[in-house]
Amino acid sequence: MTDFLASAYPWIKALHVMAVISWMAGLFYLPRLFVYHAEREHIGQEPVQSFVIMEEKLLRMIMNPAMAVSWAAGLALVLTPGIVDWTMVWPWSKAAGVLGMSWFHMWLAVQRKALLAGRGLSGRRYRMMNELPTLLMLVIVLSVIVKF
Ligand code: HEM
Repeated sequence: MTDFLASAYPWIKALHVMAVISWMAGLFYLPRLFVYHAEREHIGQEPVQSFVIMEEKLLRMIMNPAMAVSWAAGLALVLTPGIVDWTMVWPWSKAAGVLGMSWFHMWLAVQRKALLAGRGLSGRRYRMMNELPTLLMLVIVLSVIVKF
């Protein structure tokens, strides 16, 4: 198994980066949709239904599978011999960033349902939360590239 992981390393890493790009695209875009959705809802404009469909498709068809593949390929990289040195700081800061990113994904899923039920937050709150994935991305990418 470890032999297979070692020989497949560049392919698994390529899959990981592709999945992460798709996941991040959704993590950046879905809260923007929530901002516009929440602001339209307050003025009672009609096109809210299109937001509902876009939000559901983005979460179910892109973000959920992309998160699953990011995790599966990421864990395969963790198990690859010689890749992660747990005595260093970077694997821990990366893990913290990734757990934060996964929490944010779950929070977005809960907010999608809240908006659907008319219990969503204000556009301003969604705008503020939109900064979180940017900060987490900074921590994750610096961890995995600089490897402090
Ligand atoms: C979902 C859970 C995740 C796990 C378990 C995980 C784990 C890993 C591991 C072990 C590596 C290999 C490091 C190496 O080859 O030296 C890696 C590479 C990488 N990860 Fe993740 N990762 C996860 C999520 C993410 C996320 C969310 C991002 C981006 C925001 C990300 C960005 C990257 C990048 C850019 C690389 C390639 C770095 C290089 O060139 O070596 N990962 N990941």
